[in-house]
Amino acid sequence: MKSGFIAMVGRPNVGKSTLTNKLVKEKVAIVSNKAGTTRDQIKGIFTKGDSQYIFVDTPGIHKPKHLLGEHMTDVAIRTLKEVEVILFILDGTQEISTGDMFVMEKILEAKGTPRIAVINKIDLLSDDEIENKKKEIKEKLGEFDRIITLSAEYGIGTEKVLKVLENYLVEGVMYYPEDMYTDMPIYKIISEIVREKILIKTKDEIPHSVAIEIINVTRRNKGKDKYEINIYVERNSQKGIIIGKNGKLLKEIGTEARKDIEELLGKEIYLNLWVKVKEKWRKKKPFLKELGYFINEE
Ligand SMILES: Nc1nc2c(ncn2[C@@H]2O[C@H](COP(=O)(O)OP(=O)(O)OP(=O)(O)O)[C@@H](O)[C@H]2O)c(=O)[nH]1
Repeated sequence: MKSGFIAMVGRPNVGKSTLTNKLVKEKVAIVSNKAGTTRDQIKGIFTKGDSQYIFVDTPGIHKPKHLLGEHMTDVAIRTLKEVEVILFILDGTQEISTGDMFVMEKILEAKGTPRIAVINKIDLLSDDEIENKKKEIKEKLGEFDRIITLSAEYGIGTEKVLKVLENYLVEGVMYYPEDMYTDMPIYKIISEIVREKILIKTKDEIPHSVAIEIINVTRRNKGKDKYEINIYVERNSQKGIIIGKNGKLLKEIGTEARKDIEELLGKEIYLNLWVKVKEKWRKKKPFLKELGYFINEE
């Protein structure tokens, strides 16, 4: 029996969550085209035969601008020290930036942890561009145990990753039951589903200003369970945007989220969404704690 923890790190929006979902073959992490989608450490678990891979999807590492950002970067950095191997994921369509170098600095702080560079989004690159990217990695970031090229979105080259990673698994226990694919509690998955629908349907500053809280669940022996969920935003104008004209957007968000939640739970539910304004919530530690951020803090 072999198992191992694998950190998925990289700048925001490079495709860490997409790759985690592809490797686990289940939707573990929500995905959107907005940077900063993942806020917490999420574990995606994949067990095949006697090998168990535990992918630790982290929030994108970046220089923090607010308390929530600080929490996100801290979570990612702590992860690097606790794993068997680090996958540093890069968006192959972007030039290597100071942001990537900042990530590399953090990887080097986790001395001794093997590291693999992953060039993602090769569906958008020519062969020459891929070769140049490999050179650029060596020049700007330094040496890796190896460089892997793939497209997480289209599943090109993703099976090869499992083969490579098998070499880093260690003999011993299985940490999770075979059929478990995430360690996220069900209420968190439900909140994340609602947040994903909002991220997909809004733009500009809204995505970063949204927090979700399940305020009540009414279980019924007969009839459907009822979920009441608050959507917090930072300003009145944002509330208006999420609700939309005559409540249209909120209704769409609700319908799409409800369908996904019903699929997850295997039963029909009622879903009530409320939009509330909580000024500057990202800077308020007690409120962040209420939402479950910083709970692992010592
Ligand atoms: N063309 C292409 N797009 C991709 C690929 N992988 C991911 N994407 C897109 O890139 C965007 C970001 O993907 P995510 O998986 O959310 O990125 P992330 O690194 O987890 O982002 P954060 O949560 O912000 O840290 C999404 O719009 C994906 O659909 C790929 O292989 N090819």
